[in-house]
Amino acid sequence: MSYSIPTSVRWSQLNAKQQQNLLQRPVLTTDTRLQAAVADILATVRCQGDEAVQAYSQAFDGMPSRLLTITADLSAGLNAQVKKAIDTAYANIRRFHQQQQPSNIQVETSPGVQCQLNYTPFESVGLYIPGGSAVLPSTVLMLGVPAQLAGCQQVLLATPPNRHGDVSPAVAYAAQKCGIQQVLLAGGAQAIAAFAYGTESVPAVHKIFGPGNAYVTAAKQQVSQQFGGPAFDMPAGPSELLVVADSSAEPDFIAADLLSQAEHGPDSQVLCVSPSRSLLQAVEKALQQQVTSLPRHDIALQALSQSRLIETDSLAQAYAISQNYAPEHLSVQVAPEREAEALQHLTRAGSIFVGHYTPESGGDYATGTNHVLPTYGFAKNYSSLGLLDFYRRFTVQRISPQGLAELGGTIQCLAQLEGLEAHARAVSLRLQSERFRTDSTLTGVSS
Ligand SMILES: NC(=O)c1ccc[n+]([C@@H]2O[C@H](COP(=O)([O-])OP(=O)(O)OC[C@H]3O[C@@H](n4cnc5c(N)ncnc54)[C@H](O)[C@@H]3O)[C@@H](O)[C@H]2O)c1
Ligand SMILES: N[C@H](CO)Cc1c[nH]c[nH+]1
Ligand SMILES: [Zn+2]
Repeated sequence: MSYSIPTSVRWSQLNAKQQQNLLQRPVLTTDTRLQAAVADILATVRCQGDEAVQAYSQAFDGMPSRLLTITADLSAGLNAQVKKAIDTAYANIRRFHQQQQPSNIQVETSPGVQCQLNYTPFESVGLYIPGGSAVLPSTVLMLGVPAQLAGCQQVLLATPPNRHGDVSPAVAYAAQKCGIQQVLLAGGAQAIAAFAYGTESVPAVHKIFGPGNAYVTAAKQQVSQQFGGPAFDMPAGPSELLVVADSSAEPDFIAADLLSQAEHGPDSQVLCVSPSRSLLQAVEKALQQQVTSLPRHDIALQALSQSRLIETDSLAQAYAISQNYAPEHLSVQVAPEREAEALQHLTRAGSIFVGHYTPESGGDYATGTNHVLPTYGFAKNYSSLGLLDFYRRFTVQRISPQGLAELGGTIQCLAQLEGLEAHARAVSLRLQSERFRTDSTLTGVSS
C-alpha cells in the first residue's frame, strides 16, 4: 500500500465541517468495539487473576506474563555510552522535578481557625511503559523519577516483554536508577487490570501512570470509572506534534521534528500550520527527502498520510488552530522577536518547544521536562505529568473555643439557610456546653 505526504491546504477556503475533519485525530478510544474488548479483558482479569493476565499476554504478545525482580545482572551488557546518556537524562529530569516539591501550607483564616493543606505521596503506584512498537527506557525515567522523588513506597512497573521475551537492559537500568524493584512483563489492558484489581502476584495500586496505545488508554479510563477503582494520570496515546511557523523557520528542521513524532506509530499525527505558503511547500519537499532514509519510514509514512500542512491567513489564525487542536507537543518556530507574543496566545498544549534550536526530541529525552503528556486534544483539560501527580492532597482544620465563638454564627446561619438543622446544632450544642464555658474561661474568650 502506498501512503502520501500531505500537501498544504488553505484553511480559510474550507467550510466549518471540512476544518473540523482536518483536525480529527486518527484513533479514538471511544470506538465501541475497542471499549467492549477492553471491558472483557478487565472483567476476566478481575475474576481469574494471574491466569488471565498470562493467557492474554500469550495471545497478544506471544508469551505468558511474568513478574521479574530487577537486578544489576539484567543491565550488565549495557554499554558505557548508553549508561551515561541515561544518567544525564535522569539527572536533568530529577533536577526539573525536584523543584516541583510541594510544601504544606497553614493559614489562620480567621482568629482561632487554622487550616492546613497537606501533601502525602501515593503509597502504591503502577507505572506503564509502552512496548508494542518501541522499547522506551526514557518513559521509565519520566515516570520513575517523580515516583522516587515523591517517595511512593511501592512502585511497580509493567511493560510488554521485548523480542527476546525479557525486559530490555536499558529499561532495567533506568528502573534500577529510579529504585524500582519489580517489573511485570505484561502489556495492554491486562497489565492495567492487574494494577487496578491486583492478582495473586501483583498488588493493587492507588494510581496508574503512563502512556500507551488505545487499549491501554481505554483500560485506564474504564478502571478509574469503576467504583473504588484507582486514579489515573491522563489519556496519553499516540504521539502528536503541531508546529506553528513563520517564514523565518527552517523547513528541514521542521520536517525532522514532524518525522520524529510520525515514526512513533502509524496512529501518530503531525501538523505544520503557517501563513507562509513557500515554507509549507519547502516542508513538504523536506519530508519527502528525509522520510525515505529513516529505518522506520513505513510507520512514518502511514502517520504522514493522516497528517496536515495548513496554510493560514495570518499567524493569529495559526495560533487559533493550535488552541483548537490542543496538541500533545507544540513547536513554535517563529522569529525570535515574535516568540514572547506567540507564547501569550498558545496555552493549550502538553509541552511547548520554542526556538529554532529546540528539537521536540529534546523534551522526549533529556531537557528535564516530562514527556508523558495528554493527547487526543485532552491538553485542553489535562496537564503535563509532574511531581504533584504523585501526591494525594488533603486539608486539616482546627478551631479553638475563641474561633468557634466567632465563626459559629456564620456556620449556623448557612446551615439553616440550607435547611440542615443538624449541621447548625453541631455548633450550638458546643457553644452551649459546660466544656465550652470552662475552656473559654481558661483561654479568655468573652461571650
Ligand atoms: N503521550 C505520551 O506521553 C506517549 C509517550 C510514549 C509513547 N506514546 C505512545 O504510546 C503508544 C504505544 O503503543 P504501543 O502499541 O507501541 O505499545 P503499548 O505497550 O501501549 O501496547 C502494546 C500492548 O497492546 C496490547 N494489544 C495489542 N493489540 C491488541 C488487541 N488487538 N487487543 C487487545 N490488546 C492488544 C498488547 O497486550 C500489547 O502488549 C504509541 O502510540 C506512542 O506514540 C505516548
Ligand atoms: N514522543 C513520545 C511522547 O509522545 C515520547 C518518547 C519516548 N521516546 C521517544 N519519544
Ligand atoms: Zn518521541
